[in-house]
Amino acid sequence: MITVSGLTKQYGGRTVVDDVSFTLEPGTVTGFLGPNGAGKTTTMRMMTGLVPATSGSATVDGRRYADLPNPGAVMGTLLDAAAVHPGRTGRAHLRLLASAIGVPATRVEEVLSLVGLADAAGRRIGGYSLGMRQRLGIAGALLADPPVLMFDEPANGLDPEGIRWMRDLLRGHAARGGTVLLSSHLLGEVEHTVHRLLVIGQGRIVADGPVSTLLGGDGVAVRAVDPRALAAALEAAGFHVQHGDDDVLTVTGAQPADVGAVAAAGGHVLLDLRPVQRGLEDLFFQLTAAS
Ligand SMILES: Nc1ncnc2c1ncn2[C@@H]1O[C@H](COP(=O)(O)OP(=O)(O)OP(=O)(O)O)[C@@H](O)[C@H]1O
Repeated sequence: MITVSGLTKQYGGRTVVDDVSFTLEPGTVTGFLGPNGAGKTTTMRMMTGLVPATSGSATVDGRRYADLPNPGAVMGTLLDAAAVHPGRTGRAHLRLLASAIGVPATRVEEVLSLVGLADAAGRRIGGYSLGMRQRLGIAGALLADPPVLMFDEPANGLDPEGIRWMRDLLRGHAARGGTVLLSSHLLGEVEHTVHRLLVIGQGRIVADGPVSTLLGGDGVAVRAVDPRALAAALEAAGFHVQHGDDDVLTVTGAQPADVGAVAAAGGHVLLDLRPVQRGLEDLFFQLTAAS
């Protein structure tokens, strides 16, 4: 388990990460969300000891990352996909990494296939696209098949197919009992990948919870063949009904089953019935504006 406790970073008297605490559980993909400059990268760098914390701590199974005998075998990280030698081939880069963490060269070929770079493995990294560099970085993180994956903005440069591939990879890792933390400032990219959201704004955690809870709205949206008659029946049953565009009725404080029951009792024909979902963007701006 990853435990982050009171992590704080100051640069020249300015606090850019402010008392950040959370735990990461096995079997879960956690999305670390926040706008540019919110402190995601700095937090992740402190977790691996790349940046010293001003105060607070981060541990992996009770030990600091830097104190682990073979950190790469415990936590695979993607923190700076650009930090590779452009003159090396993808395969040479991964072989160097593999030997540093005690992984056999045969595993290099496995991860190259896994990330879809088998055909490009003999080419120099300098000629790779941004998305290919991301895939190479992900390959490096996967080399030792570590239980924990921590990826900073992994979707950068990936096309829609690449984003779907990464989603399957990370969900699959968690389904096998792995722990995943990925950061993003693009909410749509992670909405369907993560189980849990950790939202950061101006260095502080502003929300932490299951996606369904944080995005769950208040009420039900319903469309009916005769919206006026249904609205009257719902109001008679004590519900507050708002009339929206396209004859959509929003019933605050209700569950779909409540509205279904009123509709059935009155013989109203429904065209659509669903819980109101708060957009991730709405949630995000509301939370970070308040921080
Ligand atoms: N070495 C540094 N010296 C001074 N300030 C820094 C340094 N590194 C980061 N910062 C500042 O810390 C703040 C948080 O930066 P950080 O890169 O952690 O944000 P982020 O959430 O990862 O943003 P992005 O989505 O743009 O990657 C920013 O205001 C940044 O300017």
